[in-house]
Amino acid sequence: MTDAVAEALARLEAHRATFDGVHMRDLFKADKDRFARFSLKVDDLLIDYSKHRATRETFDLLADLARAADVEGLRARMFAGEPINFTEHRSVLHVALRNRSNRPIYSAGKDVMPEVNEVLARMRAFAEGVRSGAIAGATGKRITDVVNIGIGGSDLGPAMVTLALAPYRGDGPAVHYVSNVDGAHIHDTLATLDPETTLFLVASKTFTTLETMTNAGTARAWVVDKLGDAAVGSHFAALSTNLTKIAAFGIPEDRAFGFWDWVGGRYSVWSAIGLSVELAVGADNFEAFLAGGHAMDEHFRTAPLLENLPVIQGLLGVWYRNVWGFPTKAILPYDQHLSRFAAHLQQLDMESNGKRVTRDGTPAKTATGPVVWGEPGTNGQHAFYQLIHQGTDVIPADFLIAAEPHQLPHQHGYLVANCLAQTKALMEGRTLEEATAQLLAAGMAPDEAARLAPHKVFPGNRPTTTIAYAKLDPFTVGRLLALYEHTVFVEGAIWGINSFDQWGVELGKELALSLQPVIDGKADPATFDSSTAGLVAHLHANGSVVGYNT
Ligand SMILES: O=P(O)(O)OC[C@H]1O[C@H](O)[C@H](O)[C@@H](O)[C@@H]1O
Repeated sequence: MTDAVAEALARLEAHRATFDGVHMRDLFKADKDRFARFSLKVDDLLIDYSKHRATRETFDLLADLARAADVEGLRARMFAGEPINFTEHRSVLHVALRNRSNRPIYSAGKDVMPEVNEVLARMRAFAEGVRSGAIAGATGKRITDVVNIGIGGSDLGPAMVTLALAPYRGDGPAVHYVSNVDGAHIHDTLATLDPETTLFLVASKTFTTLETMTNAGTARAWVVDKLGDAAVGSHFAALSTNLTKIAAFGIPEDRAFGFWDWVGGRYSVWSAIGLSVELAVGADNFEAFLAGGHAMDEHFRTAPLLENLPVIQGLLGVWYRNVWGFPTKAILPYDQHLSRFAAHLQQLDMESNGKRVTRDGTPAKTATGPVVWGEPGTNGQHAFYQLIHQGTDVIPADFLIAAEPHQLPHQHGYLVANCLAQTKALMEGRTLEEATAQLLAAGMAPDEAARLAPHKVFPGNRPTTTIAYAKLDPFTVGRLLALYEHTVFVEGAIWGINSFDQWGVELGKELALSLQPVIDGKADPATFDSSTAGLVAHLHANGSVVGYNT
């Protein structure tokens, strides 16, 4: 951490003391224009960040922190294609994938846009061909189902976006997602499908990931068993940076859709990895999704710090994580089509900012990425909101809501009312006096009211951001996703970490490889710790398959 960042953080620490005894209720009472002052609108996208423990001075100090950390400098370096993912010597250019302006973007001195556009054009032709029936299965039947086989970024992003855009499917194929190496996942998916009408997308940046290659092998055997070897070419396509391995799998070149090492897995839905989305909703909708991402990129690239949606969001993230010490952050979309949004953001945020050393390799002196979690409202209200309202931890939360639904508009008012009621309640809370007065007004005896009232107290003062948009259309899904990507970028820049590698994931892969011979009964479990050895023995004794993997 540079001295300038440490000083800016120290000023924020000191500033926090000015909130002692100050409740958000007081902030609202003191300033009737608080909403106008602390909300930002870009077209129909509104971010209300008035329900925070923050004043104008807070934001000024946070902007100083952003300047001290040179967030704008790192942002410029990202857009310029510099290798800011320096542990892997890579540019970070998911913004190029959605660069609908086509302004040249360079990586290692080469404009990447011609290649990006070439793959996009091939994706369009393929997706539209499958959707129209012009590209059919080996027996000439129309493709009715697409199975995307991938994991991590090759699954979560496209699965989230396909669900978000479900109302845009039209007569496109049904798209399924298989990720887990647990055979149950592909087994249960295949059980509902007919090989003659099924297209598999093998989605893997590296084309080496154990889960994906295992499931792809199972799918291949299923197709070959029913339709013969020659059918593989008509029932598979591959999405990867590793074109050599695609060829070795037997997938023809015209069904290989490439991307580049400057696309991180968790940012890859904008690349060929998004082909399942494009098959589901058509090329125009997929490109509108890209355009939404691009619109947010342009906003992020050009808006001043305190008028910049991802910057505001990122600064609030740092404020709560570092200065208040809140360990988690909830994502609560009041939008059923965003059911998988939190799951995707979990990878985006936790894989990007779950880092313990800074860019110079020394241990981080501040906390870094929070735990990110969430479920759609109103479901969560009947599950975990109890803890958000009355638990001992404060959990800053983002609420997302559309003005206009796609379906059954008569139910939408309830959704909106619940969303707004929750953020209001979290902000205001309920005092002991209010709780007591309510109970007395309901006719309760004073001693009983006094006994019960403490349980009905809500501290309030719990921070929320509300993100409201006109409708969850492809453009908006693109804007929302890019908003969060850049928020994570801003936080990582302030923490001085590399948000673009993921060495932590490697450990699990290495350990699983070293354990495989033991699980397969080919090596002695005694060389492992007693817990691992004991568990292996128990599973073997209870029917775990020995010697299956040869
Ligand atoms: O796309 P693949 O190469 O198969 O990788 C799939 C996933 O693998 C690992 O878990 C990485 O940490 C993820 O970032 C990546 O998305």
